[in-house]
Parts: sequence; C-alpha cells; structure tokens
Amino acid sequence: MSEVVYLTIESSTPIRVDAISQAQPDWIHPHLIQSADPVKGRQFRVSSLVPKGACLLVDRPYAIIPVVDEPQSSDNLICSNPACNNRAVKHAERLSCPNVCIPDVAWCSRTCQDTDKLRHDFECSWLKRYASSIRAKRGEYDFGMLWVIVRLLATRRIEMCDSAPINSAIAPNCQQSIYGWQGIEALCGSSDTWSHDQVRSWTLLVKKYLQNGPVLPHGLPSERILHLICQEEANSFGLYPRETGFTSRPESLVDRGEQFAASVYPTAAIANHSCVPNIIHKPDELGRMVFRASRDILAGEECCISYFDLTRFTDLESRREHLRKSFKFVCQCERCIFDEPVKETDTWDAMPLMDGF
Ligand SMILES: C[S@@+](CC[C@H](N)C(=O)[O-])C[C@H]1O[C@@H](n2cnc3c(N)ncnc32)[C@H](O)[C@@H]1O
Repeated sequence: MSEVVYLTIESSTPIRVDAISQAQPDWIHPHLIQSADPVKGRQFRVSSLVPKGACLLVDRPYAIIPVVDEPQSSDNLICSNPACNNRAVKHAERLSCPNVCIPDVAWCSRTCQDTDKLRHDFECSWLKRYASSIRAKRGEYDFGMLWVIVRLLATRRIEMCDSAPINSAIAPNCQQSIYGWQGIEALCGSSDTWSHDQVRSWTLLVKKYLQNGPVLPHGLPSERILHLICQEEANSFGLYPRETGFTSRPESLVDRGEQFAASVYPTAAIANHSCVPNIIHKPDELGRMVFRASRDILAGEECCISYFDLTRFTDLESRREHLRKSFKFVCQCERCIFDEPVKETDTWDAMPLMDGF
C-alpha cells in the first residue's frame, strides 16, 4: 500500500525508512515534481513547502556494482542480489559464484543466490571471459564502467521477461517520471557531451567487449550501447557510507567516507547539482538512494544534491574544474554564480556617469 510518510528527523540521526515497506521499495514525496530548466535540463522542484528532515525520495538502483579493493577479504562487499545489496560479510554465510567468475560476485545467503540466478547467469559468461583481461589492460575504472553497463542490460533482460518495469511500485503521484528501462532511456548524456577522444575510446571498448553475441545476448545495436555508456557516465552515483551534502551548517561538513559501490538510479538521476545543496543523499542498507531535505524547502524551489564531496573542493575554481572534468558541465548553481568575480566592465557599467564623461 502506498502511504505518505514524512520522515522528519534530526540531521545527525541515521536515515530510517522503515515505514516504507519492502513490498514497495521505491517512494517519492508527493510535493516533489519534475520540471525542466533551459540550461540544466530536467530538474526536481517542490510544489509546496517541504520541512527540513523530510524524506523526499527512495529510489532503487537499476544497476549496482561493488567497488572494493580486496573482494575476498573485504567486509564491504555487497550482496549481488539487487533486491538485497546488504553487506555480504566475509565470515558469515557468504557464497561465491559456482562457476567461479570473479570474487567481487557474492551473495549473503542461499536465498539471495537462488533469487538472483537469472540475472547473474546473464553476466556470468561475460565476467569469466573478459573481467581479468579488462582489468589488466584497462584498469579498474573501465572495468567498473563496463560491468555497470552489463548489469544495466541484465536488469533490462529481467524486466523484459517480467513485463513489469523495475521501480514500478513508485507512488502514483509521480506520473511525470519514468521508471524501469524507460527511465534509463530518458537519462541525459550523449556522444556530444563527451570529447571526441573519449567517445572514440568507448567505441573501441564497445566493439571489443560489449557487442551483442552469445557471451552477451542483449540484442541491441553497438550505437545504442555506446549511447548507454555516455548516459551512464553522466548519471552514475558513487555510493559512500556517510551523507553527501550540507547537514545543519556548512562548517560542520564531514567527509562521506570510502566508496563501496557504484550505481545508476533512474529517478534520483533527475536531481541537478548545487554547491549549496538543499538535499542530503545517502544510500540505505538496501542500496536504495535516499534524499532528504537539509533545510526547509519553499514551494517552487529547485531541489539539488551535491555530485561531489563538498569538503574536497571548496573554492569556485576547484569546484568548477572538478565538475567540468568529471561531468562535462559548467556549474550554474547559485553559489558559483555568486562567487564569480565581478568583471571590470560590469563595474564600470554600474558606475553613475559623471559630468565630463
Ligand atoms: C545527472 S544529470 C541531472 C539531470 C539532467 N538535468 C537531465 O536532464 O536529465 C547531470 C546533468 O545535468 C546538468 N546539470 C546538473 N547540475 C547542473 C548545474 N549545477 N549547472 C549546469 N548544469 C547542470 C548537466 O548537463 C549534467 O551533465
């Protein structure tokens, strides 16, 4: 049953979304609406006041991968069953792939392994065939990116078999948003977003590792897979144990900790970035992305998250440079616009004209 639940909590309190049942894993605040901005594209706004601490969104990942250095020994490895994503703690009942694909694939219980069989079968031969050579030749970043793409395609395959889109249980007040594979198709990002060299390098990766065939039977043309990489790179989230964003006071910022996963969320990806965000985001224990208001948000205001750890990039130049390099856009948030140096011509234009000039 869909139930409106306001989670008004102190900023230091861990996010709890217990009131939102497992049967309805995705949730959106009834005042959170999608609109469009001529510069930034899609965006979230609120239609009425939302109080500080209110939970605005709970969005299940469409694809998620673990990001850990030593998967065999790490207690940070997440369960491969996308409905679980709990930590698969090493000395508990952790199960590895029976076909011994890669050590990063593990389940926290037999039930999770059985539930995840169809989805994992889709990626297993690909991992066995390519994982170690991609890691050796291209490094962890490219391997992670390609694995996310394979997991996006695996979820799409499951969705096609199930005929119900993933994330379909989201509240009915949010008709503007699109879920499931349609939500992935609606993500921004195209080959125009990225440099020519970058697109050429991804084109080669698609040709070598992601073509439709017996190892990866996705049935899509290579151009669509290239486009999917361009979208994924513009929209994926790193998952960190602590919150990203301002809590009560900007000076009380804490760093968000070490990344343990990477994920694509069809609905959370609609949020634009601000260097003075009014939303704090953090994954919950099931890998769902949870947004909550870090202050009262007035009717009509845009709701933004921070795409990076605000403790790491503080001045205008470093913030903009980081966003330009990693996300290929020039930040137009209110803080960056305020911090922009006043141009000399602007100063002269603003001066009153005096006699004789
Ligand atoms: C994750 S998407 C956010 C949703 C996006 N607006 C859409 O239409 O789907 C990231 C993209 O949004 C735009 N964007 C987000 N925050 C921005 C900002 N502060 N200034 C300018 N553009 C921004 C950029 O084009 C960026 O590549």
